[in-house]
Amino acid sequence: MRHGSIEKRNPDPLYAEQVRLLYENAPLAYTVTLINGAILGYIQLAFIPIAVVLAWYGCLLFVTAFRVLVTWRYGRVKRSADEARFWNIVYSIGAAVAGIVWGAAGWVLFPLDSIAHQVFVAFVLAGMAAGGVSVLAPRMEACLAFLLPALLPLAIQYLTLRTPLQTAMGVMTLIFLAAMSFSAWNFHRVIRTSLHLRFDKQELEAEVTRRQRAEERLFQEKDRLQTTVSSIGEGVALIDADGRIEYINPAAEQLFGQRCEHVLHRPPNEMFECFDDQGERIATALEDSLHSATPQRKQYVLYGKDKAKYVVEELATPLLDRLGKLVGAVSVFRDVTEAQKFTEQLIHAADHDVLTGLPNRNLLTDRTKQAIARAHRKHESFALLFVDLDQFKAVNDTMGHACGDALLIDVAKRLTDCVRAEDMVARLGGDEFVVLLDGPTHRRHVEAVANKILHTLREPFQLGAGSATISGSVGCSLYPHDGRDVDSLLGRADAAMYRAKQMGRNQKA
Ligand SMILES: Nc1nc2c(ncn2[C@@H]2O[C@H](COP(=O)(O)OP(=O)(O)OP(=O)(O)O)[C@@H](O)[C@H]2O)c(=O)[nH]1
Repeated sequence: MRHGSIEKRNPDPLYAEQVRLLYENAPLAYTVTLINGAILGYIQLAFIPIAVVLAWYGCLLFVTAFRVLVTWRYGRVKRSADEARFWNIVYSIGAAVAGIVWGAAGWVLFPLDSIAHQVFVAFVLAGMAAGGVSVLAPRMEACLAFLLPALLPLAIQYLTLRTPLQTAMGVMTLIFLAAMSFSAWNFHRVIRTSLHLRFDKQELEAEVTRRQRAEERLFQEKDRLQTTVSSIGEGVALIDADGRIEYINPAAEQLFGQRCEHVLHRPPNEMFECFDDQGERIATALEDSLHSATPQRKQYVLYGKDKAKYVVEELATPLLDRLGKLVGAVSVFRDVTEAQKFTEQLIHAADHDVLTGLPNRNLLTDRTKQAIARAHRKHESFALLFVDLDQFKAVNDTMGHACGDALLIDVAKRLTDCVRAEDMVARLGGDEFVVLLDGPTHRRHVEAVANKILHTLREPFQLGAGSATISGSVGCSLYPHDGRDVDSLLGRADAAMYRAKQMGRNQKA
């Protein structure tokens, strides 16, 4: 039963509470003691000398005063449970001495020549014993310390008188003493049980309060977490140990174009179709993280409900419980479409001309190197055509820089239209362009392309309200005939272009 376990677990509070009850009942007991003692003494004056009565009552007063002092002190000091034993011993000593004084009444206030007064003494002592049981029952030692010395002398007194009535009275006093002791024990057990119940209740209430507070804290934390997760810009998704979605936050709803309630308990790959750079369908990092029980980071493409293409970066972490068991995984998704575009733009800008969008010298150099390597490997050729506009400055000067820009953009388009997809048109700067004719190339073919270029450049350019007509000079170089590296090939093409200019422009060399 719980009571025993509580006493074993935490005995001192129970003991201290029993002692506290003793002291709590004490003022009433002292008052009754003094009143009953006074009445007894007064009644017995008829047969007992006043000096004896006063001496007895004086003893009673003295003992009671001592007990009042102890009780007062007990009420004043700050008691710890450890000190309960001391206060119990002091109280029990007081009860024992009081019992002795009351027991003495069974001898010194017991008139041999008045049966009625003898019975009165017995009546008062029985009353005091019964009252003592109710007051002292919280501690049995205090109870017996009072009962035994209070009643035994009276019983002995009766038994020594040897008349049938007095012998019967003596025997009955002993029986009364035994009955009182038994009642005291029962009463003591009732008090202990009720104290146990009270402690149980307090402990349960404290436990309930503790749990309520813990629950409250958990709710608050959950609310805070929920609010945080709901309000952050990154998408958050949670899957359980079976790989089924438990939660996605509003940002993830927006990213995937799915409402949380529609994706609940479904595997992520059913909901979000992720593709790698090659357009192959791949698993989310969330699923990989659950399967590998390790954090995973991935970047992939997915298509929203609006069919728009998103580039998503996902960081997934497996979730373990307190025992280290895998219970799911959580992912944070970031829409990096814009960042990706920006990066691509940066990369593009590093290799391309801002005005025309054509590859710049960097990219031309790279592609030419690749062409050299391939042609070298396959014993093939390729060509570079250096194109410079003739008198382009005049367009700027007469029509304005903006028209010059527009013309350059148009030139870029026309040059691109002159060549195959595998060829490359690059702008080196100003009005200088280079065409890389990739793949096996014969001089005949180069000349044909050069003529095509000269022809297309001579077509009038529509620039805003007006138009302009210009021409170009083209210099060609062939790998490996004119050089085996980028610089020599470009240098030869440039020199050839310069020769064409010197020959009167609008021609190839
Ligand atoms: N509109 C415009 N003009 C440019 C740009 N870059 C260079 N230019 C101009 O292009 C002209 C290039 O002139 P040049 O190639 O030196 O000479 P040209 O007038 O073409 O004469 P030749 O080459 O000798 O036939 C210069 O006036 C530059 O200021 C540009 O991005 N936009």
